Amino acid sequence: MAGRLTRRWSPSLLQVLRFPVVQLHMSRTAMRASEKDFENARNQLKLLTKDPGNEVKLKLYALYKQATEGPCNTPKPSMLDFINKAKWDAWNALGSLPKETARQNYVDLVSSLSPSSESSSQVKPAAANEKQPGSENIIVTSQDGITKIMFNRPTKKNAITTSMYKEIIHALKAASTDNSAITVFTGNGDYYSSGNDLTNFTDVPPNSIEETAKNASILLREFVDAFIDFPKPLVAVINGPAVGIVVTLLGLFDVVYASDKATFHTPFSELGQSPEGCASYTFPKIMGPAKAAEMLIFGKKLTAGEACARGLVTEVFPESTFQKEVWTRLKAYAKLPTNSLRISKELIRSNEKEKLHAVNAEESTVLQGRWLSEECMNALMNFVSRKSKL
Ligand SMILES: CCCCCC/C=C/C(=O)SCCNC(=O)CCNC(=O)[C@H](O)C(C)(C)COP(=O)(O)OP(=O)(O)OC[C@H]1O[C@@H](n2cnc3c(N)ncnc32)[C@H](O)[C@@H]1OP(=O)(O)O
Repeated sequence: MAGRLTRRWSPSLLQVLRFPVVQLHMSRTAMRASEKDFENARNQLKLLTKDPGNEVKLKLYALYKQATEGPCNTPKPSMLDFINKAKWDAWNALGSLPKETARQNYVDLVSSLSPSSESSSQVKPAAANEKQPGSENIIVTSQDGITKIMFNRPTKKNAITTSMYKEIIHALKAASTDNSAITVFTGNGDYYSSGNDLTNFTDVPPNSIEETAKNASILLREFVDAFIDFPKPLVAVINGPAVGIVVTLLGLFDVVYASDKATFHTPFSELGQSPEGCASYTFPKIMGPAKAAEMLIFGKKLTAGEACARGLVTEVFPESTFQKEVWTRLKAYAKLPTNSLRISKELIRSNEKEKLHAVNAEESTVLQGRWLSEECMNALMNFVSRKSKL
């Protein structure tokens, strides 16, 4: 189901983005709190023997620039200057990501590339930290009692590909048995996630459409089941706009913190689709049927404040202090007795589990039918031919 539209790097780009990324110049002023980690990460990068690929190198470049210089501040290169354009795009995609977060993300990304760095983790390295082929679109780190699962495809607004669904299922299974107390989802760049990668369905030969829809429905069900069954407190740190399945899943999270620049959008009707992630059950419970219908049927986009007023979000923070406040709080929560956290979650959620699994099964079956509908196919084609955007 991988999209035919996926951009492939040309050989000249491969040559120019030579590894390691040593030609970058560091601004001393940016090195404050994470100076040592950042410096270590730069050194680790030089020691890597395996080329991590251009996509990762672009991410490293962008994070480095953001960490040292802040948001992209140079003129957009021309379309023909495609190497500098790719670098500029990667940097620009980070939007207003704070320097401090960029430094941390840089350190996390380098850490995910280097097996030896996992020993710096303060908890038992989870199986999810073992590098999976192609797993750089999901970065899993464990530190301070927190397993962090980060959508890491900022140039595509963190849209979720088929392989990312599988990696997340794997990461959740590993996190359920690692030594961390809580598990946190967040996004890299300006978006939390734009939801399902719409090109997952656009490269399917006509005679495989039904089989593809069936496989996607099975994968969706398994994916959502992994959230329903997750035994530890599950926290969403919503750093920016959230669309589709990453919004519906929030009903299965225990705590949701949002930046005030986040938005929450479930445009299922517009896409010829229908709700998933158990939202057809959790949303009416959380916000009442009338408010849930406005989101799930009519696709009303909510601000973070509105989502908080409706009970979907726990608390909203100003963007300027969001990362600092949220991570400080989560680090404190992660020091609470682990078994107690788990048992309290079990008490809150266990009565619902059977119902949630049934809802998930039903929603996945209904969606399988929707994906085969003309309404849905037209919507997907409109997106890939850029006739439609939210
Ligand atoms: C196993 C299967 C399970 C399926 C479960 C069912 C799930 C359903 C859903 O999640 S429904 C929600 C689907 N998402 C969308 O409809 C969002 C589509 N994207 C957009 O409308 C816009 O891209 C945007 C509003 C999110 C952002 O707009 P803008 O700021 O103008 O950025 P760009 O559009 O230029 O985006 C940059 C870059 O990212 C690509 N991209 C963004 N979102 C997606 C996506 N969901 N799927 C695929 N690609 C996406 C976009 O095409 C651009 O790529 P390019 O630079 O052109 O190569």
